[in-house]
Amino acid sequence: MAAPRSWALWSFCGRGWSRAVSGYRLPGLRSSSPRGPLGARLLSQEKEATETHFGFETVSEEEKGGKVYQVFESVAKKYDVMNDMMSLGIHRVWKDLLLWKMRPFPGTQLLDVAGGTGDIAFRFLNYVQAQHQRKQKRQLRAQQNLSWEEIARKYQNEEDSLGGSRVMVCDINKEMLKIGKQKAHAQGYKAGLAWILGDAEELPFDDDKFDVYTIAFGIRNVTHIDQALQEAHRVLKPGGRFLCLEFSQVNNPLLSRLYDVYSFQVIPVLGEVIAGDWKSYQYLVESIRQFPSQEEFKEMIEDAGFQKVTYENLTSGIVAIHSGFKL
Ligand SMILES: COc1cc(O)cc(C/C=C(\C)CC/C=C(\C)CC/C=C(\C)CC/C=C(\C)CC/C=C(\C)CC/C=C(\C)CC/C=C(\C)CC/C=C(\C)CC/C=C(\C)CCC=C(C)C)c1O
Ligand SMILES: C[S@@+](CC[C@H](N)C(=O)[O-])C[C@H]1O[C@@H](n2cnc3c(N)ncnc32)[C@H](O)[C@@H]1O
Repeated sequence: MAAPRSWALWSFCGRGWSRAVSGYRLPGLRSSSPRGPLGARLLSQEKEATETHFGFETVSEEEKGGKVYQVFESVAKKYDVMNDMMSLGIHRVWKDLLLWKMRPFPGTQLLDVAGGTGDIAFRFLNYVQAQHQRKQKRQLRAQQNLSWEEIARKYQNEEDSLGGSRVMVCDINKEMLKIGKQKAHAQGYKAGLAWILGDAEELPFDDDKFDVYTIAFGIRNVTHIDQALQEAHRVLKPGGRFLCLEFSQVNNPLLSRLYDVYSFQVIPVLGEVIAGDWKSYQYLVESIRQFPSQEEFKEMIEDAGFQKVTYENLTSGIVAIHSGFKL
């Protein structure tokens, strides 16, 4: 069950100002018109709460979405090559680990929000296909009397090769989706894959639809993170799982210093040299610093109604995977 509105407001107040500027909507304040000293204070909080950050810049909540859109519109064509260059391929390992944590089975219905160019979706399809093939092989071994034609038919049916699993990639940015679709076409992904333009804060799906919701390197860019988490909770089936892969706080002081130098001195330079885009990569490193810590984000996931919330640090906390269940 998602937290009731008044409770959401209460938990917001308890978190203090650093959170107030980080893009929280105040539903309880918006609809009322408070009067008196308390009302004046609430109104001033409401005014301030409409400000948020875009990297280290303070912008209005209305502006942020457009600025984030421009960033990903600008980087879309070079997105994949930049990730390999910046991380020397380490982002691939993090994404593989997300899949291993998910352990999908044939039949799993996945929603990958902020799915961009399809990295999580393609890994999911590979994983369930391999799982299903192993299962089929076991079944075929048990049914020794099948003809070769029957065996070939079982392997050739593309839809069947996923055992009914499907992944829906949802992203707000047309350009990122366009690159994703081109990659899917070039690499032969077709069955069990759909692309939809949509906002994490207002998902275009009915309640209780998916077994798993993933968001990889996406939630940091969303204006109202609490709203996106509530939407994740809404579209998951009871028993469904939320998994988020995101940059987090480095827990090793020496690595943290190196990482800071690398982030601020190297990444924007790589952005300029490879993608001709310093600003988008400056936004990337600044937005990483603005994102809540592992523990703070865990609390936010719990506030959205998820249970059994845990996280795992990868590469000393450069990134973390948060997990929660809708029970
Ligand atoms: C606009 O928004 C976005 C755009 C995007 O393209 C992507 C995203 C979302 C992000 C991803 C999907 C993941 C992308 C990955 C990263 C942002 C990088 C994450 C960083 C790492 C895995 C490495 C972390 C680095 C350290 C822990 C510090 C260690 C660094 C060094 C030893 C090198 C430091 C060297 C200097 C400061 C001297 C200057 C060096 C040069 C000019 C040469 C440039 C060097 C390299 C390219 C090599 C960098 C080395 C590594 C990656 C090795 C890392 C080693 C370890 C993990 C210990 C998005 O939102
Ligand atoms: C860094 S990319 C991550 C792409 C992919 N998940 C990956 O791991 O490579 C961030 C993505 O979040 C998307 N995004 C930003 N704000 C969004 C929102 N409100 N709703 C849905 N997608 C959003 C961007 O368009 C972009 O494709």
